[in-house]
Amino acid sequence: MTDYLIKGASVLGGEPRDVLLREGLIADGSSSGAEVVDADGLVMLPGLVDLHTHLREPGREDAETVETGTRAAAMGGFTAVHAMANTEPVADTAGVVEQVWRLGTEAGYCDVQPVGAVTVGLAGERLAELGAMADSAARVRVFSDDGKCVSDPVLMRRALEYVKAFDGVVAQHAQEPRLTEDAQMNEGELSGRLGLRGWPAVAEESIIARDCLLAAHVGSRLHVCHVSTAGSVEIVRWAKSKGWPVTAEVCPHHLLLTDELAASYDPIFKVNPPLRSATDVEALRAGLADGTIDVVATDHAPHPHEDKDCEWQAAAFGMLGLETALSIVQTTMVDAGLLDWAGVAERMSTTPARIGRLAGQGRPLEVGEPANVVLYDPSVSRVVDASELASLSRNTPYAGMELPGRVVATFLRGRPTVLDGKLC
Ligand SMILES: NC(=O)N[C@@H](CC(=O)O)C(=O)O
Ligand SMILES: [Zn+2]
Ligand SMILES: [Zn+2]
Repeated sequence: MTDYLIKGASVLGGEPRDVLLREGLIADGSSSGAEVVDADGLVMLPGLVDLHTHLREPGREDAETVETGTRAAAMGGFTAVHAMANTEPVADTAGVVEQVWRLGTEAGYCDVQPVGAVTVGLAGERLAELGAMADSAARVRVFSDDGKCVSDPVLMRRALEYVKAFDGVVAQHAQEPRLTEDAQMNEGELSGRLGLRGWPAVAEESIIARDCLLAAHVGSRLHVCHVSTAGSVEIVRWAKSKGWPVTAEVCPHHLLLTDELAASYDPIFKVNPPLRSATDVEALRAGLADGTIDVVATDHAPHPHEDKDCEWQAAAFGMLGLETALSIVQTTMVDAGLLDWAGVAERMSTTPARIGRLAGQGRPLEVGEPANVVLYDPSVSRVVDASELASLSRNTPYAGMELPGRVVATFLRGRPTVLDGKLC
């Protein structure tokens, strides 16, 4: 195994220093024989960990596979992703989660940690085999019906009670179904004008409030997926002030884009939860900065062109995220003076690894720790070209946009998955 001497990296944005990667670990001592990587001007962060990725395999290999999705992850600086359970078949048994986990290991671009479904077939009727998935080789700790809400409060309560036994967490897609029937975009003055059915903030906020109360009642961990409204931030802030076991994520697109983009009727901007108002964007940034929102998660949601290149109403919800996440966080948070690089490392690596109970990921950049690192150049910029993405799908909302920053290298346990900005 090749050793790497990373020269002059700004570790977490600090003073430049050399970092030796040897035998899969961050090491000290002699660097003789090591390959030198010039990291002048580059920021070193712990390998990013995504709590919310759709890899689409099994079942929708026309949109993404474990291999293509993890290539995209590596290009984005990720060394671990949580693969959502809304596959076909649904990841609701030990057999399916073990299959996804094995595919991830075989591909070798990053750790793939399967998420288990909360209910059988995501149907919201009875609990899936949570214990069997937890005990499987995939060691599932995060459970989610993402794409659908666990809207039945009795089932949600029982899921929270069940996962407590193995320190699991229920990750909720907070969407009250009756309030969002046929919803197409954020509910507001614009949805009325465009003639698209609205998705009101209260449909998200009412479920989050209910689930925070349930998590407190049961004493079990709740994670709130893709928080998108100012009111949701307020509710999570309130739950945390009570000391309740609640964490939350925000997606890069909700930190940058607003519902105004729906006026184009271009379904590239159609996503669940929808793009919201500028006021919501501001509250999400402030919530991420002050720690109310714990993590950035991509909700990378690949779709083939036939599901996106159609009229708005018929198009699928979702957008790509892995290969642009760090750039969006740089432009919305770091360049805006809201977060430093140590704060980015916490929100995109340390904390998501802790919430997912992933061992060996999100560790401090210290001697003896696994060499999961990303080298990032914040000083360059690029125009996003969808055709150049490693993902199998092309549904990025940033095509043609100039974004700051570029992932120069990603190391997974000391082995480069990306070097010189190219996949290894
Ligand atoms: N976010 C989306 O718009 N779509 C996701 C489902 C989800 O995250 O709810 C998908 O699976 O395509
Ligand atoms: Zn969701
Ligand atoms: Zn999702």
